[in-house]
Order: sequence, then structure tokens, then C-alpha cells
Amino acid sequence: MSSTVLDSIIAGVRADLAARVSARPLANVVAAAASAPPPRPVLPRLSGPTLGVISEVKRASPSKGDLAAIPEPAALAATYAAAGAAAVSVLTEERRFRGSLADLDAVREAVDIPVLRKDFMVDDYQFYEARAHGADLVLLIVAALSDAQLRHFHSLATDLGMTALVEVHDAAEIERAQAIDPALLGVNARNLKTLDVDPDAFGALVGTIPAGVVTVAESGIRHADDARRYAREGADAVLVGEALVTHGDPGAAVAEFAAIPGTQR
Ligand SMILES: O=P(O)(O)OC[C@@H](O)[C@@H](O)c1c[nH]c2ccccc12
Repeated sequence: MSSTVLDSIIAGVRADLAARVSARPLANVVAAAASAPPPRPVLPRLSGPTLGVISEVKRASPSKGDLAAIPEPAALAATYAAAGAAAVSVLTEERRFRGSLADLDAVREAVDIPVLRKDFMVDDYQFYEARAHGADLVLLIVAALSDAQLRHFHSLATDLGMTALVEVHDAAEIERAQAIDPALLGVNARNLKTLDVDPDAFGALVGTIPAGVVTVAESGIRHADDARRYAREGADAVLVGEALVTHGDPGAAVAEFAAIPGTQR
């Protein structure tokens, strides 16, 4: 099989992870996770009367390179929260997204809304680590995991009290995701193997998602009209990164998205 962008990101994630594991043994992180402040409830915030806005702290991406310096992630997150964001997503992947666990710490401390550790989760260690650093939510990328891993990591996240955002991109992945009965399902318009964005992916797939599952439309959302369209198609929430971090007034942008009426799927 030819190697994809996703494969190369994950190779880097595993190398960075190996360094952290040797610096801080698993037992230590497990203990820290157990004594971390309790996870914040997520789902009610994402399925209210207006569109839920998961606002992302994102410095760079493999598709666009550098987006914004974000010297103070805590201040950006506080702006998001004050403007009505439902949750904050913090990229912690270092090589391609220029994020860090320090960003996660700073953001969790700065806001009262739930915080997503956005990374390529491929090892138990990362889940304990996410919780130890205060994460309320973690991302499970179906394209990056086997069925067995998906099931195992979903229960591990749940056992740690976190909510899993299960991310899919196409019909085959939705079918694999259904096997674990996710409460929160994201459709990423961006194919992580090619980085192509398909704004029609959410609308094409939403009909196959059982009612009651909270849905998130992810990636490529630039304007309120994009978000309105996803709300109409049945998204409970949107996940927005680039458009916020490159906006002169990110608070105003969040407020505009967050005022959009919610869905009745
Ligand atoms: O910056 P955008 O196009 O608004 O996208 C945000 C978010 O959806 C994107 O960062 C993302 C969605 N799923 C991911 C998985 C890994 C890394 C990043 C992502």
C-alpha cells in the first residue's frame, strides 16, 4: 500500500510519543490522570438550540503550512469562550500542527468550557496523558485505527470519563464507526490521506447517522453561510480552525457562527 499523508503524520507522532514515554513512565501518567480535575460534560453543550461551535487553536497544518503564531493560546481560547464557543479544540501534534501539551494545559486553565485534545491517538499512553492534562474530549480518527483499536480506545476514553469525538470521512468509515455506537460523530470534509476537502461529505453521509447521535461538521468552514448550510443539513456542531485563527476578530467570527439556529435532525 502506498504511504499517505496520514501515515507520515502518525510516524512522527509515534516518534515523539516514544520520547515522552521514556521521559515519563506510563504509571506516572496513569496516576496523574486519576487525580486530574474531573472531565466537563460535553454533549449537552453541543446539541443546544443554536449551532455548537468547537473553536480550534491551530498554528499550522500540513495542507496550509503556518496559519498564525498564537503566542498566547490561553488568551485566544478565552476569546472563543467569551464569544459563545461550545468547546475549544487544541491541536497537540507538534511536527505538522505546531501544537503541544503545554497549549492544552494553558487552554484548560483559561476556560470553563470543555476542551478537546486534538491529536492522532494511536496508543493507550496518549489517553492517560490527555486526561492528565485536563482533556474532556479526545479525537478518534477512524481512518487511522483498526476496528479493534477503535473499540479499545473508545472504551478507554469513556472509562477515563472523557467523551470521544469519532471522526469519519466516508461511508465505509461511518459503517466502521457504527460498530462502537458513538455518541458524538464528526464528519471531516478533509480526507486525511490526500488532504482534499469535500464540502459535500457531511450532507452525503448524514442520512446514515442514527438520530440521537450528536453530529459535528469539520474542516473547511470559512463563512457563516458554510456553517448555516451544515446546520440545515443536520449538523449539531461545527469544528472551525483556520477561519478563526486567521480572522482579525476571532471573537466576532465565533459569535456569528454560534448565533446560527441549531438543527432538528
Ligand atoms: O482549519 P479548518 O479547515 O477549519 O479545520 C479544523 C479541523 O476540522 C481540522 O483541524 C481537523 C479535523 N480533523 C482533524 C484531524 C487531525 C488534525 C486536524 C483535524
